[in-house]
Amino acid sequence: MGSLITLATSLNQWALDFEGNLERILTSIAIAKSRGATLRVGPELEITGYGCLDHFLEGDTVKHSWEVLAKILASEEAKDIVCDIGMPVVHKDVIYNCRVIIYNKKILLIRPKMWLANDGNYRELRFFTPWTRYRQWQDHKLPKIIQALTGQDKVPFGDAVISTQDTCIGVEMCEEMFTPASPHIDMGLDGVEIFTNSSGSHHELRKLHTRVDLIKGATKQHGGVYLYSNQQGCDGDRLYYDGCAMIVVNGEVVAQGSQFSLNDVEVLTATIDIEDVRSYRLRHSRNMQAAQAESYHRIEVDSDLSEKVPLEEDVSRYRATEAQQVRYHIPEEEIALGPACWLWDYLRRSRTQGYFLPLSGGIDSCATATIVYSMCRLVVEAVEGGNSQVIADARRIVGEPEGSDYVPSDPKEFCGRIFHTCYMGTENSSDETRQRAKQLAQDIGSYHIDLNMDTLVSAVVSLFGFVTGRTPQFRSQGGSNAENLALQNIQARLRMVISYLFAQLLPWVRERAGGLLVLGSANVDESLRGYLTKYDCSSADINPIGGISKTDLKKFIAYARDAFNLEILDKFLNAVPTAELEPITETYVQSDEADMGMTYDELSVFGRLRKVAKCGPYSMYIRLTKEWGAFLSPAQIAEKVKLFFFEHARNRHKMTTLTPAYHAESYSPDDNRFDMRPFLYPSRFPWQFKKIDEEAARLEELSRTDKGKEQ
Ligand SMILES: Nc1ncnc2c1ncn2[C@@H]1O[C@H](COP(=O)(O)OP(=O)(O)OC[C@H]2O[C@@H]([n+]3cccc(C(=O)O)c3)[C@H](O)[C@@H]2O)[C@@H](O)[C@H]1O
Ligand SMILES: Nc1ncnc2c1ncn2[C@@H]1O[C@H](COP(=O)(O)OP(=O)(O)OP(=O)(O)O)[C@@H](O)[C@H]1O
Ligand SMILES: NC(=O)CC[C@H](N)C(=O)O
Repeated sequence: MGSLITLATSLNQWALDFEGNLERILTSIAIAKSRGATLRVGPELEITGYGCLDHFLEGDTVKHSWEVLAKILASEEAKDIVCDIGMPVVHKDVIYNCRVIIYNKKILLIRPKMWLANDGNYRELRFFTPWTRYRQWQDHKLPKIIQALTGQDKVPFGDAVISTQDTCIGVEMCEEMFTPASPHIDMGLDGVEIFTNSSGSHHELRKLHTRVDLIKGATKQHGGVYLYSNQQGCDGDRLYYDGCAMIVVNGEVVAQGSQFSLNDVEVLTATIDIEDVRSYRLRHSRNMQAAQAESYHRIEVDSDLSEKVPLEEDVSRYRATEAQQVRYHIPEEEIALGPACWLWDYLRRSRTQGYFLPLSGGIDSCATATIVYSMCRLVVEAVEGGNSQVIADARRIVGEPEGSDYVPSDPKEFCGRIFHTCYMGTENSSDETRQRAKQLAQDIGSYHIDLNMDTLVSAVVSLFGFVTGRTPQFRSQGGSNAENLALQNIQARLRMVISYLFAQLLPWVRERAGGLLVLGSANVDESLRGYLTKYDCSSADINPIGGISKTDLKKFIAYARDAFNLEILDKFLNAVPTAELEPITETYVQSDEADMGMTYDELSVFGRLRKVAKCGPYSMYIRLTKEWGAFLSPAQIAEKVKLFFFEHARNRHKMTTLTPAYHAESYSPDDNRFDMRPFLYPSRFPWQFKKIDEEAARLEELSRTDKGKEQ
């Protein structure tokens, strides 16, 4: 038995970009061949892009997929290499999410996905039907364009495996690995030695550990080679698919791709000796189970995947790749890289000329600005690495003329071309926030504007007074709560209007064409609590930090201070978060946590219990009496839980218009895709809160009796 060179890829596909997707698939196959690989695995639904959503229900999407597959089958690149390609296929009028395994202008097998992803952001059951015929297959009649090319009329469609002259390959698709009874278990017992996994798996902070544990676990227990391939990049919505292709042998990682990158095509190769799998499997208990395993239909291919090692050649080329440690980014790095890559894809694919950010001198917009700066650093790094696509995109974005030799070589310089920040002060703004914003802009190189907008605010308030005959006052000047809020909200909302005006016209001011995208900076906790003005600067085009908690953002800023050498970030870390919308008096300075009636850390706890642990008010209360019981009384915990649910429910309507944000957190309240809830709640929850009060009273009583006994 010789060695086998095999390969998994990360491709930056884009939903419905058939042209670009084809180009990237062919490039990956060409690289595979140039490295001597005999098996190439690509990401889930790579021909269409994973995130087509309801477009999967359109006949065109399937038709164009066959057209692209025809190009791949006919290509020089796909000769003499087994390719595992992802696309939707309609079989007997039912749409399936499939892998199409091809070899030398023939389709060997179409394998439909059996266990579909339908949690959180995933809605596969909306577009696809799972193939539930375990170990069964049927004939699939091919479209005419494929018949003409392959000479095949029908091909096997279903749950079967591929048997080459020297080994056996089985397909597992993304979510199938996440299920307790994954197909690799039965396939492995039936002698499948190589498993391919094609994924469309998106980034969430700290999620990679779960994925890697599953990938390693798949072959740790009963041996095998696991080829994990994933999409990478923003393919058209809130998700960032975080690549990290992997090749694993007997539970050990032998190759790992990048998790975040600006490369459109990344290929990962490793040399494997299948004998290592066979010897690993020689264990009696495993083999007793294997001997009883039910058989899969095998599709025979008259070909070897491995090469015999020629005596006269340099044998090092055929030596099995050694195991290596898995590399994980710390969450702070994940924030620096994931949203930055997403912003880059969004910018180049939207064909706009840059970003505009209202920069307040507070931590949230500071984090957004730092992420844009991180994007500029990644662009320069990619350029230094010779990435010609990034160079071409950068030239187009900054508006360099045809034939220009401009190359971004300094993140600050590039930032100055594409990133615009604006401080919009009022009489309630402090010099500290204004200076912090200015200094940060200077240090990252953004094109910064510092303006005052009091005339605008007073013009609107005067108009209101003129029409109604009443002039609202701040609370500190004797105004009611309604007046106080309205006076804050008008400042916040005007900032949104100014932002869009400047975003549209700043390129014109700078004698360039096009417009800018407005960035928002509301974090996940503010959204959860509803601590934001509807249609203020939180209503932007996109928001890179909308799925990130305040606690993680602070850690990120501390990390970026050192990693990006931005000392100014220290000042942001030490500042008290404040909206600066109310007048500062001798006895009053507005502060977020005081305004909200809860801390950001508490909000993270509420958020996780509500979404991840699926707690309603009562069960959240019970959980927290155990977690916080040592330092808070049952009645205090009850008040906190009730206040959280009241504010969350009362403000839930704000989530319906929340700016699309990078998905990063398992407790995100994003109403559009991830966290589906009503937006008109009985926000005083009379039944639920009564149950909490009864339980709190019982616990208080219990604690009084216990204390009495002690005395
Ligand atoms: N059930 C419902 N369904 C649909 N829409 C509903 C609604 N209830 C109210 N609304 C609408 O929403 C409006 C109320 O929302 P909105 O205008 O935003 O106003 P509102 O939520 O009352 O006030 C803004 C909140 O954000 C806080 N704030 C202000 C400024 C800055 C910051 C910061 O982040 O630092 C925080 C402020 O303390 C306050 O809690 C109503 O006037 C109405 O138009
Ligand atoms: N003085 C200002 N100049 C420019 N933009 C501002 C200003 N004040 C607020 N904004 C914008 O409005 C957004 C929401 O304002 P808010 O006061 O709620 O801040 P925040 O969500 O706590 O964020 P930050 O920490 O950036 O202040 C800010 O993130 C910022 O983009
Ligand atoms: N496309 C899929 O099947 C992905 C589902 C899987 N649970 C993930 O998050 O990676």
